Amino acid sequence: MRERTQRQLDEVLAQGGGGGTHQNRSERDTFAGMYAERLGRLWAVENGLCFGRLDNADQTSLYIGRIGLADDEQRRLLIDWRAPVAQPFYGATPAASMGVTRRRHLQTKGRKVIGVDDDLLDLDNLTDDDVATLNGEAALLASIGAMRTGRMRDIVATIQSEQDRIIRSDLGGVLVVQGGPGTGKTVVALHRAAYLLYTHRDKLARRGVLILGPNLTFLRYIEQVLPSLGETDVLLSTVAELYPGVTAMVRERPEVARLKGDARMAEVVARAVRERQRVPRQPVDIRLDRYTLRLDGRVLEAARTRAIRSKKPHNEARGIFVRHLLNALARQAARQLGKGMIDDDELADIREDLRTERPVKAALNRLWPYATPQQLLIGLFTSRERLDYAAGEFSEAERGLLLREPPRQGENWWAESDVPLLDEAAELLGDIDPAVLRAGAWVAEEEQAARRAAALDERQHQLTYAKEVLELTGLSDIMDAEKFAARHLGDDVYLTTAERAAADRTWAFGHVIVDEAQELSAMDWRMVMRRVPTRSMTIVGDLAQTGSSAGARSWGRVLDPYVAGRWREEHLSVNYRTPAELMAVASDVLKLVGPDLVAPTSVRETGTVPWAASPVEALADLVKAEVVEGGHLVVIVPESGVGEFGEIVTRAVGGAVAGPGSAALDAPVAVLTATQAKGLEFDAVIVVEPELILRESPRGASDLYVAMTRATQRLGVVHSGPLPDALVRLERHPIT
Ligand SMILES: Nc1ncnc2c1ncn2[C@@H]1O[C@H](COP(=O)(O)OP(=O)(O)OP(=O)(O)O)[C@@H](O)[C@H]1O
Repeated sequence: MRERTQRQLDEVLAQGGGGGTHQNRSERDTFAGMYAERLGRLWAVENGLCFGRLDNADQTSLYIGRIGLADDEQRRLLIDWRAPVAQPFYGATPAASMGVTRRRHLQTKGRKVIGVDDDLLDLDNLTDDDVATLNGEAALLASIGAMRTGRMRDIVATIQSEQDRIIRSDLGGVLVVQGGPGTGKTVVALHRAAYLLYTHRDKLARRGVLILGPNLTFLRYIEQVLPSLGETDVLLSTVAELYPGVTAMVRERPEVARLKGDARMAEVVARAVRERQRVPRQPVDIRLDRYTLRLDGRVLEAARTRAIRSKKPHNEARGIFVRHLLNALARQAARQLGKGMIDDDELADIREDLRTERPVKAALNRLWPYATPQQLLIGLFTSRERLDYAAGEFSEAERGLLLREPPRQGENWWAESDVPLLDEAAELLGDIDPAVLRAGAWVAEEEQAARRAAALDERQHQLTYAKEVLELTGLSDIMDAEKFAARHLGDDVYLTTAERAAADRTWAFGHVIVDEAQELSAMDWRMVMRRVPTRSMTIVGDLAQTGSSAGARSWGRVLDPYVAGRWREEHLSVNYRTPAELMAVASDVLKLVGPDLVAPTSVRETGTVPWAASPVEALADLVKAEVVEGGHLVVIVPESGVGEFGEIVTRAVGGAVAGPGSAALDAPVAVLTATQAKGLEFDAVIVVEPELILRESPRGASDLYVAMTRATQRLGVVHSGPLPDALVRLERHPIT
């Protein structure tokens, strides 16, 4: 297949450089891009291409792999893991064998089989031990016991049946996956994205799938998994990045973040918009060369009411407001010019003349100004009067928390909690056409509308054409018409679905997956829900790990406002990451989060016991000792200790990295806070001053629980301050 695709690519490329018509050229580029994409996909599956075999009761066998392959006679050689016939590989058990007598896991290195592991599912030939097992236990344990690379890997070869049920769950509706640390929520969510795109390609490829994660380090940690699953129609993003054109960088106090994430902020933003639509009661005089026109309170109020009743967003309702006032002004002008009865055409002429008069434009701009979301929020948060008007329901102290200094030249002013507010504002304000902004004149509104309609027509035309080409060439299974058309329209620039979606605030995704979903605030959820009008979503998280002060305490509270009673919940209960010895200590910490919470069951023991050491002066030596043991190490520190401990560690070990980012993932040692380490995992973890982590934030217990559950092999605690009661089980480290 690689050779064939390469040949096709070569042939297309050989058709020459800049010759031919524009249409020919862009078609050639489109095909070249498509073949290159397919070729890339074929090369990406090299490792572990085939990882399983199913022997069926009817004596047939199927090989399961990363992609499907057929020979020239269309005989199936390899079944894609996502195909329905591959499902028994993950779902069959001795009790429900699905017609399978044996499931074989193949471990390979390059093209060579280096290990085989069988599950016998034929009840008549089984021992008791066989019946109780995990799916491919040996392969699973080999996989989860392996050293970590700092990047997440795919698990197609060892997906467990409780995970498989979630991955293959129906596309429609909201699915919540609640599970403790290390239960595979993130990997399951990623495999679900790949599965859904494979199974519902027709519905999803055009709209794409959005995966939201907690922070950029986390996204880099998982980004390699998706290409290996063969998926390019997926946009990975954080909430902070979801509003195009804004990068939220400002760190703010938890109490401010909590307030801005509060559902009441929706009304505050709505009132801030209404504040811009207030009109004066006193008459407004407009002095022109020959006469003065007057807009009295009644006319202004009538124009405002009409604009608001239209239910259009602020910037779009402006047209109605303006038209009403211009009509009133035109009639007045006619009177002043001594014209008695005039017909509609004459009135229109006067109106158009007035529209271009500078004093008229200035007055209309003052009365109903265009506003961008940025202007609206800066205006709101920097003015006590505006806050009093818009956030009247808030207490004095709360309004005080929202008040800020205006941005200085070039300053990045936005915090993560502003992003959903910008989105909310954008929704209520609507678009200002960029051309209108550029021209600085509002006369062009009708013209703009005409231009938009023409662009839409052109798009439709291209789409029909694209469909025909794809059908004729038999390529409609690997490329969808919308994409093909986009390549055409964009001339030389080809944007993937994900890229187009990223640039468009109003993009509606086919499916949205939210990871670490417990961290999202009520305002975040409003923004996310706007991105998926069909409410086809997968929400994964662990309420016990909620670190954000605006985050979730119950899934019902989060979802009922949107899909009351119409969401389903699945649980994951087996921890594939943290060994039992470490989980025993972590579950004591979990009791601090909630006395009734139950930690997931670890799938393996390693025999290494977690330890405690003091004083913190020993940190450098302990880090060095851990580095000798090998693997990736992370030192998890309190927020207030980032500088101090970061320096100690980076000085002790060459190549150590303090702070988040992809460098932290690749370094042998990284220093992170619990928030930054959320969702990640490392071979070894050292937690510094746990008591401080506990006390530092209102959700300190959750943060410590997160810190204690990041290690796949070894865990230690270093402290000078008191050791929290929950950690008394720890053994003292021999060097202290
Ligand atoms: N079926 C499996 N086969 C092999 N490895 C698995 C399997 N399921 C999970 N794992 C591994 O277990 C580890 C934990 O998975 P993951 O990070 O998805 O858990 P999580 O539930 O998202 O954890 P957290 O809540 O702590 O972020 C990963 O290394 C993952 O590859």
